[in-house]
Amino acid sequence: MSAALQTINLEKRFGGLVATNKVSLVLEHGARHALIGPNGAGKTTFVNLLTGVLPTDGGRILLDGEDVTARSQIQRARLGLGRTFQINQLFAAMTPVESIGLAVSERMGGGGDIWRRLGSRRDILSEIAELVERFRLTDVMDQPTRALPYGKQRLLEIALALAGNPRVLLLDEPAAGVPEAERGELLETLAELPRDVSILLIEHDMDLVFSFAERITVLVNGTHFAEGSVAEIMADARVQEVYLGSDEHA
Ligand SMILES: Nc1ncnc2c1ncn2[C@@H]1O[C@H](COP(=O)(O)OP(=O)(O)OP(=O)(O)O)[C@@H](O)[C@H]1O
Repeated sequence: MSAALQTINLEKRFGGLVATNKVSLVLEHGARHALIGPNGAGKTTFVNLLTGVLPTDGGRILLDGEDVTARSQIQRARLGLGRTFQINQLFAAMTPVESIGLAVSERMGGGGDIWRRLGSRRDILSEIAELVERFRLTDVMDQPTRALPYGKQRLLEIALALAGNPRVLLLDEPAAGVPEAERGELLETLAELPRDVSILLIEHDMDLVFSFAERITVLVNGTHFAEGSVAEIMADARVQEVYLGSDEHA
């Protein structure tokens, strides 16, 4: 069986700087896989290559065995590659129910016809209700997003990504900026994400990485530096030297 997502010798250069240096990575089906590395290691660039925000300079990207290297962002999303986005202005004035309703409707090709569809489709309504509950948004579901605690906004971002029914989900720093008091809820929610979604987590917060991930890949200077189980990576002296042992947990 093909991997859920695979890169083969992926490359990206910015002028003379090699930001992604022939990176090969396999994301297995149902994976809980984290990508870590010090500042400037190339994590964001790698995600941008995966999602099609940036064109590659070499190598290939396979989604469930299908070569998507030349596909657009939208095509990759349609083929099942989901990602989290920062909440933008469009969603700031909307409530979680409205945003999730829009995302579910978009996936079903509803577009602007959303509310008529919703009113007549019990299955859509129950999907929205399930997402609201799963992402612990029930108590704030009718408030404008901009008024929500930051942790709830981050939960909403993940709910919106999941509403697209992805096969692979890229979680880009879901805990960034979330206050300590709201982190527990975020961790619990992430732990309960459905197993039929394969997940690659890019994260600076080591507590989250170690609690969520079952496999970890370490990038250093754009290069695939180490990979293994959480225990293997924690015990890897080379990793500790370049990364975990330093003061910089980023
Ligand atoms: N658009 C760009 N133009 C030129 N250089 C870039 C560009 N984007 C990233 N870089 C460089 O590529 C390298 C990798 O950057 P990238 O942002 O991917 O790393 P990162 O691991 O995500 O870092 P951080 O943890 O700080 O977010 C860095 O040296 C960065 O300065």
